[in-house]
Amino acid sequence: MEIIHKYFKNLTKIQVEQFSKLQELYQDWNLKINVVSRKDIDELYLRHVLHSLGIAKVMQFKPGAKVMDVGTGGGFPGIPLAILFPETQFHLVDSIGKKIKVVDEVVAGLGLENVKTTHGRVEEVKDTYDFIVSRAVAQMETFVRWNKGKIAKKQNHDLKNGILYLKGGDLSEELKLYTSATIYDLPNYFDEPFFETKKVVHLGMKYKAN
Ligand SMILES: C[S@@+](CC[C@H](N)C(=O)[O-])C[C@H]1O[C@@H](n2cnc3c(N)ncnc32)[C@H](O)[C@@H]1O
Repeated sequence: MEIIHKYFKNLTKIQVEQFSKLQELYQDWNLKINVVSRKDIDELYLRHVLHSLGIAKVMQFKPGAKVMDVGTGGGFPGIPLAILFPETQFHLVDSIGKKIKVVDEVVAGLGLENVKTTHGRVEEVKDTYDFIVSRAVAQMETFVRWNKGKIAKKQNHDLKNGILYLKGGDLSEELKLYTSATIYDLPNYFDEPFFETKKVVHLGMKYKAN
């Protein structure tokens, strides 16, 4: 938990309580339904919580903004972001029901009121969002295809509405079609070796009616 304080200094009492509770909630739920690997549970705050919050170093979501987390798994990056931005609406989607069950239990355990969840494939989601966040779900080309028609028309943030994707390694091949993508290196914000090759990719997407 100290690692969250190290990089996010102005947390409210409620946010501190919610972040602190994550360890216990994930430890308990992970015994029943495995959503986080054993090694990662011991380093939950570094590998999952702080990594998810890397998106917050690039983008401060505004109150009232709508954000979808595609392939949220056990709730990453959506749950840490929903704690940090309590006035932003988060929609967490995953095609595996037992993962959404864990997410629902964690959301209830934290008392988060700005999160809704859907058990289903993102291709079936009909709504529109200011931003779509994700980690470890699909190659960019597939991901862009899945999310066409899901970007809101009105721009309310400095960055263009679109995708904020946590990725790692060499992205030159994967992003070669996307010359407008911007890569933000997480070591510019976090000094732990875990972040050495990790990045947030922002890809603005055109509004397109479904
Ligand atoms: C490797 S896990 C990553 C989970 C989480 N984002 C994380 O980083 O911890 C990929 C997740 O994407 C989900 N997924 C894959 N394709 C999907 C789709 N088309 N719609 C919704 N969820 C999908 C899977 O069910 C799985 O839970």
